[in-house]
Amino acid sequence: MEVTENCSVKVAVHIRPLIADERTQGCKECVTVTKGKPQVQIGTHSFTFDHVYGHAASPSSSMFEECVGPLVDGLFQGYNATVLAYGQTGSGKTYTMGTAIKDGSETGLIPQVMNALFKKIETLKHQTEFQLHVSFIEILKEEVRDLLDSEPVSKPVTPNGNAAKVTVPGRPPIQIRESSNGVITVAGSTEVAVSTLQEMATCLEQGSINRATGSTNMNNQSSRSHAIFTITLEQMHKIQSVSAVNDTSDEDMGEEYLCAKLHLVDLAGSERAKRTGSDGLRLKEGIHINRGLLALGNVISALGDEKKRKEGVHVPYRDSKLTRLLQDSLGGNSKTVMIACVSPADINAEESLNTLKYANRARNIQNKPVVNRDLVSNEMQKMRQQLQYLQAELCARGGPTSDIQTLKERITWLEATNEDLRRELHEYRSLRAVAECCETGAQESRSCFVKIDGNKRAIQSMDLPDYQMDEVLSDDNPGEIDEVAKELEHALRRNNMDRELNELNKRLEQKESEMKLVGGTDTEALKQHFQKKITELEEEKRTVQVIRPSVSVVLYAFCSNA
Ligand SMILES: Nc1ncnc2c1ncn2[C@@H]1O[C@H](COP(=O)(O)OP(=O)(O)OP(=O)(O)O)[C@@H](O)[C@H]1O
Repeated sequence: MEVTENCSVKVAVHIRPLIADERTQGCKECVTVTKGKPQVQIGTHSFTFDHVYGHAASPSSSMFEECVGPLVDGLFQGYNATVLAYGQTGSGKTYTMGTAIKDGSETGLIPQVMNALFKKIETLKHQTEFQLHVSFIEILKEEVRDLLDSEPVSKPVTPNGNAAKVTVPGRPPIQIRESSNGVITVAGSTEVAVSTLQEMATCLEQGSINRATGSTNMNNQSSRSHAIFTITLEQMHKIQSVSAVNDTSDEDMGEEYLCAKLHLVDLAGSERAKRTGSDGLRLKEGIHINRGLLALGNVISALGDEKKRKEGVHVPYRDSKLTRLLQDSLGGNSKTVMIACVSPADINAEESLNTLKYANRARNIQNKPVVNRDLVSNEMQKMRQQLQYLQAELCARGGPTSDIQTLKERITWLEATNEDLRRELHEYRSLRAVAECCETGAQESRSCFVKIDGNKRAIQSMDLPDYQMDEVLSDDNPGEIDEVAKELEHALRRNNMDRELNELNKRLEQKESEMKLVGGTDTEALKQHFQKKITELEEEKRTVQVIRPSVSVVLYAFCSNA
């Protein structure tokens, strides 16, 4: 599985404008942005993030393209992703995410995600088969609820005006499960198969209507739950090998199955009972919301603090349903973008500072996103990579290998020619030795033969230092000179053969070391070695060709004299 290079959690800050209520209260702006830089100041504090939007920073409209678009592209490559909106109540999380979609509004991130997703599917549908599912859940008072449950449910309106969904009796509660390979799944929630943008938008709208909201002093439509809208993209596409020769795809290499999830999370905002004016049910909700956010803060703290991370400190994912569900998104198999929403009003300065501190820490979280293939596709991918590697290796070796082959053939031919010439030369030399000995034997035989053992004579020296031999002759019969010459010739031939045998042995050893060289991978060294060898052989051949005429002349002279 491929692991991406830079996988820290990206953090963007979204600063909303002062809202009517804040203006009425005469609030002043307390958040400033460094021009041209993703830097935010509040009081004496200054923070740098990956992106800053709204207020005097980049326009909010760039947020999708810069922060979320790449995650949508990543989905098609098989990477899980999470977009997480965080901040105090009324800071603009729902507005930013677009979870409260109405009348097809496209200002929020989720509607833009849906548009981008279907646009991309449209361009790829001819080569890839897609399947899309959505689920929409909320965590309300530490309970996971299904916002896409199609069962008819009554929506009781509480005395506080809270429209919350109730769990249908008999239906098993939704559970968070961790599979053997550490993947977090939600069991029992509705997974709606969608094939059009409209169907997906309907799911978002339906779920948003079902989500628990209520009015507080700080937000007249405050989300009372953490909501997670999940898009699951499954794709099956044909893999074709690419020809190394002309870069065209040719061979069908099977299918690849990828499955990736995009979690779009709109958290409930942190709140202070004193400021929200909550009591009763709303107060209880607020306590639960804060508890979940506190657990989230602790997870971010454990993962984002380098010292704690190095110490291998325990990450308290299990302290709340929210952190359990976001386990993969924070420190796990996901590309994650956190959007810290802040109000610029001085009345919210303390909460905004807390949000920025948390967001700043979240930037240190390292995730480990991987391409989510099924086992067979994974195995296929490994084999494809191996094949590509071998093809590249073959291409890279193509030039030198053919060179070496040509060189080897040339060497074999040169060796054979050389061998013939050598043999010819030896024959000439032997004949010349015989001729010389015959002449010397007839005229000054004593200088050539030395008495060794009474009646035996041995050749002590000849004009050919290469050939040492002991040959026996009878001294009593000088008329046997022809016989002696024949024996001498025979002896010389035998000696030649010994010498050639030695030569062959030497050559065999040389071949063995050449074989070792061929077995190695240093083709350049091999090429140099063979070229040197060719030069040597050609030199030897030249020498032999130079000697041959002079030997012929001697032999011819001898034959003529005889
Ligand atoms: N960028 C923005 N531009 C204009 N108005 C905004 C912006 N962001 C938020 N608002 C307005 O601010 C108010 C609060 O926003 P929103 O409901 O999105 O906050 P929230 O963080 O989701 O709150 P809660 O946590 O209570 O649900 C809304 O009236 C919304 O229209």
